[in-house]
Amino acid sequence: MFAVLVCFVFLIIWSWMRMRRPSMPPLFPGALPLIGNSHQLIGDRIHLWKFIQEGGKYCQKQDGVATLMISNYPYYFVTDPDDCLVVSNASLNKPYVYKFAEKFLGSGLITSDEPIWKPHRKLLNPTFNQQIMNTFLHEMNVQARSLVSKLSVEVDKEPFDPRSYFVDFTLSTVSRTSLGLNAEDQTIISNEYADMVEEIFGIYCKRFQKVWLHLNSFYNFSPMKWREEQLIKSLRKILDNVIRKRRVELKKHSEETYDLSSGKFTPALDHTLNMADEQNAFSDQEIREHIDTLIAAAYDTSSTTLTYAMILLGSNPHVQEKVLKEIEEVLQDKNADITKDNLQNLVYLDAVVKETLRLYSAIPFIGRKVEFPVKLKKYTLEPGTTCILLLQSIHLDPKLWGPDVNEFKPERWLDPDTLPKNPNAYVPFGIGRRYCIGRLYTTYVMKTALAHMLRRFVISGDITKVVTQYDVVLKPVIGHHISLKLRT
Ligand code: HEM
Repeated sequence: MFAVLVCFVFLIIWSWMRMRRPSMPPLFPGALPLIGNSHQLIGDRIHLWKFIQEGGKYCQKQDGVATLMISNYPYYFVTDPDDCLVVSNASLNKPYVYKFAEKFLGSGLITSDEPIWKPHRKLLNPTFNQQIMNTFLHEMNVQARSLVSKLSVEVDKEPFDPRSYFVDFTLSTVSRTSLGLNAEDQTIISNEYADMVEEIFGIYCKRFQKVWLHLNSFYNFSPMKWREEQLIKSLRKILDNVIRKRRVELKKHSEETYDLSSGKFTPALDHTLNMADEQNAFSDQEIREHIDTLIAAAYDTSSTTLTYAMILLGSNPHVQEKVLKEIEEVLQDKNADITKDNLQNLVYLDAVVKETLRLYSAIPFIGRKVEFPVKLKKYTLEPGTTCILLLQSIHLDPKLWGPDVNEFKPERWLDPDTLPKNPNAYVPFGIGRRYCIGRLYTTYVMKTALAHMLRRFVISGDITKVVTQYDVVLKPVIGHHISLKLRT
């Protein structure tokens, strides 16, 4: 008994000293021997987000780097933008927590390691270039018109939560442009698919918060694992059918040609299938994992950002009127489709989207696996650890953005003198070489949808009532967020 007690005391002292090594960045307050800060993660997803935000503020006070201990394992939190760039390019691989999603997303771009990621990213990059986006624009207009028509039932009603409308809109747009589903089939990737993806990400968040479940030996016997497998099975069934059907169709018809005026385009899935056939570039499983990744990464982030943008516009009538004035000047014809030139000329609308993403970054932080010593301005990160780059905290740093950092001010984007000089101060699409492949796609989708909605509706909302929670994507808690009136 005495020997056990001595061992325990020794373990506590060892753990206490390990957490306070002088070479380590400052430790988050509240860390306890053996468990570190793990206990502070427990709670709902609103709590988790508040905790991470507090972590970001603490980190900023400590010259941009701090340590959070999960048990005896260090997580470095980084908010210094230059240090974030160094880490993200020095450590291209993702930490073990991303591997929670490995069974679902596998070799998709988000979860894969460098040997697979590098050649696959190179192959997929052209699928998201400007020329391809221009061919999608006709379809984006079609889907945005359908969104406006669906939203019309909410006119003059009580405030409502618009997110499900935006989920439906982004899924339809992605189904058409990425999968090539026709109008009858586009509901295959429906809200049911989205609900399953949301549930599965919920499982990954819960697993992150309950640190004993980080170990496969505990997780594999939990009901969460059983549910994850059920969901993956159902999701696979949906996408395998889509891919099989598209393969057959592709064999029947030769590839569509790009044609801006008629709205003809080649969906991302066709590009991938063609590369698989012609260059043997992807296996069937890899194709599914890439498409699953693209859908999951696209719809949740874009629909959530649209939700925030609408609430922010509803809370700032002067901004809303200014955007509308710009839309009317640029488009002139009230019913015209939005063209690629229009998108370029809608600079204030662009500023609204940028400012929304600054204040509400859909992906508020990203992770990297530290595999060898990474030298930052003040510290060297130890290999065998995880680094969290707090993108949202960079956007809310008054040292970079000034005293009005928390205000929604699209005007700041119109004058370069009112923006931070550091190019890494604005990174909603990630930082370094693994930045978001869908950046241009989502900008096209969101600007097109907002322009259509603003032409038709007057929006009211109150951003001060919005509570946010971390669900891999930073989401507003379900509630009644905006109301609509028809524009006369
Ligand atoms: C508002 C919308 C979006 C935001 C805020 C966003 C944000 C991000 C961020 C921060 C990353 C970096 C992740 C990391 O380094 O761990 C990322 C990566 C990625 N995003 Fe997005 N994204 C958005 C929309 C989209 C869309 C529409 C697509 C697909 C069409 C997409 C596909 C991807 C993919 C595949 C990656 C992994 C890239 C790689 O590692 O090579 N995203 N995104």
